[in-house]
Amino acid sequence: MDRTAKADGAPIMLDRLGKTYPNNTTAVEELSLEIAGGDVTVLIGPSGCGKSTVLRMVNRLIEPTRGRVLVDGEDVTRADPVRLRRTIGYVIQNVGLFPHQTVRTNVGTVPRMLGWDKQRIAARTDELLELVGLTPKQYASRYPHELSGGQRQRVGFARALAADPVVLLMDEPFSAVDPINRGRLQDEFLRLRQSVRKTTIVVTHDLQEAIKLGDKIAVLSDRGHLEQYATPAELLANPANAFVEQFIGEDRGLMRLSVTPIPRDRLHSLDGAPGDLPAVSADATLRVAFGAMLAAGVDAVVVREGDQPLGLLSAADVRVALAEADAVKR
Ligand SMILES: Nc1ncnc2c1ncn2[C@@H]1O[C@H](COP(=O)(O)OP(=O)(O)OP(=O)(O)O)[C@@H](O)[C@H]1O
Repeated sequence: MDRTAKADGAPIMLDRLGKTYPNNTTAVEELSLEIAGGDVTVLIGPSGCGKSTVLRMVNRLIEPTRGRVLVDGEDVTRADPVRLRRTIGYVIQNVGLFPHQTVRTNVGTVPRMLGWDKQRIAARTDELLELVGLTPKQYASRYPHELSGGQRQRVGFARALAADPVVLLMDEPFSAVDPINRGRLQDEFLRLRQSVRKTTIVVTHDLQEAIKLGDKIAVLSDRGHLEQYATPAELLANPANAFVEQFIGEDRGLMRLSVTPIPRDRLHSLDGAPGDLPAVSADATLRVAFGAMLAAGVDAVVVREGDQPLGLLSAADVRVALAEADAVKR
C-alpha cells in the first residue's frame, strides 16, 4: 500500500492559546483557530506578531502559557512532547539538516527513533526521495553541502514526511532560497499535496506565497490577534478591516486575478476571431489569461479544454469576472 496516499490529515483546534515569555513579553494574547483536516492554513502578519510562537506551541517546542491545542481532538499540551514531535513534521528555514549525515540518514531520522527495521527505513527513504524529485541513486549518499539550497529544502520535506506525521508545520520554509527556486519549490509543494494531504500550518511573511499555498489564511496583528481568517479569494475580495486592507496593500486587484478562475459560462464565440490569438487552459486563472494577453499585446485569448477550443475571453470579460466574483462573496 502507498503509505503517502492517505486520506485527509487530522483537524487542529487552537483554543484560546496564549504565550507570555519569562521576560514578560506577551507574544500571543489569546488565539482561537479551527483548521480542517487536510487543509493548508497560512499564518501571516507583521514581524514580531507571534506567528512562530503559535507554530511552535503546536508541537510544544514552546510550552503555551494559556489555552489548549487539540490535534484530532487530543489535547497536545498533555501529550508526551517527544512522542508528539515524532507525529508532527516540522520544516524550517535553512532546513536544519544534520551536516555530517548523508541524505539517506537525514531522511531516516524519525523512523530510526521509532525503531523501524533497516529494510523498511530504506524503502521509505527511497519512496520519499522519489516523491520530492531526488533520484535516490544519485542523491541518497550525498551530504547536505553537496546539494543546492532548493535540493536541501526538498530533503527537509522528505525528512518531515518520513514517519507519516499527522500534521506538518512549516516555518518560512522557502525564504532562504532565491525567488526562482522559491517559485519552483512552491509548485512542488502544491504537486506533492495531490498525494500527501497532511493538515499543514505554514508561517510566512510573503503574501504571494500565502495566496498561492493556503486553503485558508489567518492574518495576525500584534500579540497574535486574529484580524481575519478566510480563503485567499475572500481575503482579497473583502478585507475585514483597515488593518487587513493595509496589510494586503495596493496589489490587491492584481492578486485577485490569481485566485479567480476563468468564467467558462461567459466565453464568446470564436467566429471571426483572429487565428493567431494566444490560448490558455480553461483550468487556468484570470491572471494566466490576462498575462497571456499582455505578453502577446492583444486583448483576448482563446480558452481551451485539452485540444478543444471552448471560446474567447476578452480583457473586458476579465474585469467583469472580477466584479462578479466580488459580488458573489458579499
Ligand atoms: N524566547 C523568547 N523570549 C522572549 N520574547 C520572545 C522570545 N521569542 C520571541 N519573543 C518575542 O515574542 C514576540 C513574537 O515573536 P515571534 O517570533 O513569534 O514573531 P513572528 O511573528 O514569528 O516574527 P518574525 O516574522 O519576525 O519571525 C516578539 O516580540 C519577540 O520578540
